[in-house]
Amino acid sequence: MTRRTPTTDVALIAGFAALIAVCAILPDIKTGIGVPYSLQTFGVLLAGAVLGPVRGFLCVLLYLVAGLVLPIYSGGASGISHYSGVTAGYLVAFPLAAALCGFLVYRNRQSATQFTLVFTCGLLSSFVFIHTLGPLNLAWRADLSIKEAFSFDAAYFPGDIAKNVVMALVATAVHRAFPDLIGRRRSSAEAEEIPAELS
Ligand SMILES: O=C(O)CCCC[C@@H]1SC[C@@H]2NC(=O)N[C@@H]21
Repeated sequence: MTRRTPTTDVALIAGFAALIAVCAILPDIKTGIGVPYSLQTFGVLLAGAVLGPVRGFLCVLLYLVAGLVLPIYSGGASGISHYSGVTAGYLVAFPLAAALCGFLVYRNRQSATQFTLVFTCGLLSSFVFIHTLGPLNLAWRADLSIKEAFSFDAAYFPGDIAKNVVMALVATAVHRAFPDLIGRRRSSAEAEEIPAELS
């Protein structure tokens, strides 16, 4: 049995914020308009799905705040000036998407080991926040029409869906291995596999 303490919460929040930073600074693919293909959405939605709405939101907020001084935005960028750029809408959307994803997964905690549930929660959160605020800001900053910005943003759908598949695979594996993280009761099959006192 793993007991939840403020220390474990802080460690998880910091650990996942670091994971998002790694996803951001791994070589990204530049595009003409300045919004790169990046792995950040994987880390952001994973933080929400694994940590839940509050810790997920705080984790992504910590990442964004750390990026004001550390080069951990996409492509190794940093600083407040990044928020007047073409990717600012995506950054602002990240903590909201993590919170929504976490809210939906934690609300259905007994099914948190099911791929379809976590995948759907991730995709929904991504489309509600990331693929709305992202292109809206893009239209503003790159002087595009709303229609142009949304069609430009659609180029990221295949990659983001693929990252969401991996996110759901990882999150369900984590919830299977650590049911206490989300406060999930073990199914009878799981309980037979691993006696609770050994887990
Ligand atoms: O400047 C940043 O650090 C944010 C980059 C945001 C990139 C967005 S996230 C959604 C979409 N999918 C991608 O792979 N890239 C864009």
